[in-house]
Order: sequence, then C-alpha cells, then structure tokens
Amino acid sequence: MTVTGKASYSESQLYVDGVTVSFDGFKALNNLSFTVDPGEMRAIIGPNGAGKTTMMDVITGKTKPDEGRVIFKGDIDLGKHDEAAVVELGIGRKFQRPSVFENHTVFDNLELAIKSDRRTFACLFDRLDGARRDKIDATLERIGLTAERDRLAGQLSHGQKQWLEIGMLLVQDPELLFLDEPVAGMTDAETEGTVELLRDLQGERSIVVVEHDMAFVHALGVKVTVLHEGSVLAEGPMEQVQSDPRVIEVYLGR
Ligand SMILES: Nc1ncnc2c1ncn2[C@@H]1O[C@H](COP(=O)(O)OP(=O)(O)OP(=O)(O)O)[C@@H](O)[C@H]1O
Repeated sequence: MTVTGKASYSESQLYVDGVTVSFDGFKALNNLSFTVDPGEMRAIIGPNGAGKTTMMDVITGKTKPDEGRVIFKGDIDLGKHDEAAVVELGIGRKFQRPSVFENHTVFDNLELAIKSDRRTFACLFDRLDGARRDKIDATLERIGLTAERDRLAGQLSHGQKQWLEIGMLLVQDPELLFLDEPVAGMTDAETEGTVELLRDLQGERSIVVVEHDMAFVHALGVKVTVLHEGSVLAEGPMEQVQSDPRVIEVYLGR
C-alpha cells in the first residue's frame, strides 16, 4: 500500500491513468483516472453523455486514447492491444442489449461461448469433455436457468436472456467483467435476481457495472464512481456520493 492508502499501480486490477479521448475537439473523456482492485465490484454511474461508453470502449480496445494509459494487472498496457486481444487477456464485456443465439438452446449458447474461448484452445475440441459440461451445469445453476437449459434462448424473458449472456461470459472465466446497464428493461423481480447473482459472483473476479438504475446500484452496496464530462466527479459509498452537492447538481441540473 502507498502512504495515501490508495491502491498502487501494481496492486490494481485495472489502472486508468489520465485518459483523454477527443471527438472533433470535444473531450468525451477528459484526464479520466480511476482504479479497480482485484476481486472488487464497482458501480459506475453518470448522466447521459458522461463518457461511460467511451470509457468502456477505451478499456476494451475499441477506441484508442489520445492521452493517458490503461494498465491491466499491473503491467499490461491495454492500449497496445486490439479488441480481440483484450478478450483473450481476460476482459469480458456485456453490452446493454442481450445478444444470445435465439435459435439455440440455453445449454448450446453456453457451449458455444466456451468453444469460442480461444484462450483455452477450446475450439480445437469437437465434443464437450466432462469438465466443460460440469462448468456449464454449474453456470446454469448460478444464473438460475437450470430448468430452462433445453429451451430456445429466444423463448426466454428479457431478464433471463441477460442472465444467459452473463453466463456466456462467465464460462470464459474473465478476470475483469464489464456489464453495461444489466438491469435495463428488467422487471423488479428480475432486477432483484440480478442483485443476487452479482453478489454471488462478488470477490471471484473484478466486475464493473455501469448503470442508470440508482435503486439497483444502491442494492449492490459497492463503491460507486460518478463520471461527469469525461472525468471522475465523486467516488465512494452510494450514500456518500448521493449526498454530494456536486453529484446532486449534475443530476438535478439536467
Ligand atoms: N464517435 C463519436 N463521435 C462524436 N462524439 C461522440 C462519439 N462517441 C461519443 N461521443 C460523445 O461523447 C460524449 C460521451 O459519450 P458516451 O456515449 O461515452 O457517454 P455515456 O456516459 O455512455 O452516455 P449514455 O449514458 O447516454 O450512454 C457524448 O457527448 C457523446 O455525444
């Protein structure tokens, strides 16, 4: 630990260091810096246009920063890797809209996700071995879809599709997982189920949840980073950031 008590560069799972991204002179990210610890779950909130998507695009290799660096696991400079390489390094990203294979069963979706995991050379194997089958069964249990394993993914509810997609990322064992608005469009019961699922996953890997739903973020009970105009406006427990006058102004002033 450093004297300030903040996680140091080498101890962080993710170290975003002074990242700036400009689009035609407009700074979507403006000297953005934050860290995520190994095994930490972090919520990132911010009004529309705050830079949340651009932040994920930079970390996952889709957009190159004009300035600054993103360091993974202490020594991997993500700016030197493209999107496919970032996935192989162990960073998963779930986009807002579920993109499951609707005409395949729930089980087959998870099997396809395992087979697409190039890190384990799984694509070389035609048939599922016992270990992979066990992994799929355990994942089905975790995402609450054991009873749906043989249903077509297209027949699932919106919430169940979101959980399936989270499962498709989990079978690839990412060390850092980005979830973009995972509860958007979910029923209250599905949102509660997602809180339980994420709590169950907490500690195993680093998870960054980007969300607009404040009640959901509150229920997660994790440290919150507030983005505004491409920078960190506030950071801390939800109760603390919610009562921060600068955060209130940014949200109410719109
Ligand atoms: N390719 C682009 N070209 C020009 N401007 C862009 C581009 N991508 C993003 N921006 C702008 O950068 C700013 C940040 O956008 P970004 O999508 O990262 O915000 P966000 O926090 O994800 O917003 P939302 O909550 O609405 O999804 C916005 O003002 C947006 O209009």
